[in-house]
Amino acid sequence: MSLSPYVTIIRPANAVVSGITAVIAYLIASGTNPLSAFLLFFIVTVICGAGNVLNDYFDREIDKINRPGRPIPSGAVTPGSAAVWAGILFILGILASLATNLWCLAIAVFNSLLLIAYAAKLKKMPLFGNLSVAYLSGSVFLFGGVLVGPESFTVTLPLFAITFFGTLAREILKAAEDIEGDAAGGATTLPMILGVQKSGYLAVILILCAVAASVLPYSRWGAVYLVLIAVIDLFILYAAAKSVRCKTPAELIAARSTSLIKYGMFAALFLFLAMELWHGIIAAFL
Ligand SMILES: CC(C)=CCC/C(C)=C/CC/C(C)=C/CC/C(C)=C/COC[C@H](O)COP(=O)(O)O
Ligand SMILES: CC(C)=CCC/C(C)=C/CC/C(C)=C/CC/C(C)=C/COP(=O)(O)OP(=O)(O)O
Ligand SMILES: [Mg+2]
Repeated sequence: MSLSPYVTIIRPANAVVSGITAVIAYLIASGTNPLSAFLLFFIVTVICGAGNVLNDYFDREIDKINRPGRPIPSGAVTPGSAAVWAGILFILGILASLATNLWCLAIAVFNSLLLIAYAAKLKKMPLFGNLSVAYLSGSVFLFGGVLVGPESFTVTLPLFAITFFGTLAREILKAAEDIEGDAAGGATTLPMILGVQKSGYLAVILILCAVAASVLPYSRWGAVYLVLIAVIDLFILYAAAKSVRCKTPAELIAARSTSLIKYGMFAALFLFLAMELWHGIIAAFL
């Protein structure tokens, strides 16, 4: 038995970035305990991984068309073992959350239930699926913040808003790319109702909301942040704007809007970390 498809099915890069994001949120909320930071990293990586595995389990028919190389459609992992693997990961994540606080435990349980509902039902409903993934991605900032305390977590609220709107825009574009396979799998997604081009316009509007929210951390990090985030905002806007010229899923895939937006999101995440470390260094010298 080869283990590697069981790692691939977790989408390790995506799960580890989620875990690192929780640690960034913890630092921004002024968390200082390395053990708590590691616990956050572990819980978010494992629960995100569980969501990814369960997603592939429920998408096994759709992915024969949309993502034939994934571990289940390629035959590397059986659907039954994927379901068991997802269950083990969810249980591990929730058990580890018992060592945090009640707020974190509540978010971990709620998010796990939402990930199950998303994979089983919400993904096939227009907008609800996209809203769920947008909330889940943003909630990583709330999760890291609330471990420090309910009063410190308000600092991470602007980051929740930026991530929510940015992810919602990208998820709508991803659904527009996947129209063919999703329709074959019986889903009704928002881009099937709106069409590819209108989905592109909606994504641009949502990115503008993310851009507006991205100004909020100026009060914490100052002018250097504002200049650097403006460059990233322009790049993400450019990436989203490329989608409004596309009329078919194939044209949208060729435009690479969703990949470019993802690079921009990672750059924003890196900037948040860099600004917080810089903020910490300045505070230590004053
Ligand atoms: C306008 C502006 C500055 C937007 C930036 C928005 C932002 C900071 C987004 C951060 C998104 C993020 C990395 C959230 C952490 C949780 C996470 C990794 C969620 C799931 O991964 C998303 C990933 O893009 C999925 O990729 P794919 O498998 O290709 O769909
Ligand atoms: C804060 C805590 C405890 C957990 C957060 C868990 C996280 C980070 C969730 C982020 C969103 C995420 C990665 C959800 C997993 C489900 C998933 C893979 C959604 C996207 O799947 P599809 O819509 O099928 O798209 P694909 O085409 O990529 O499969
Ligand atoms: Mg899927």
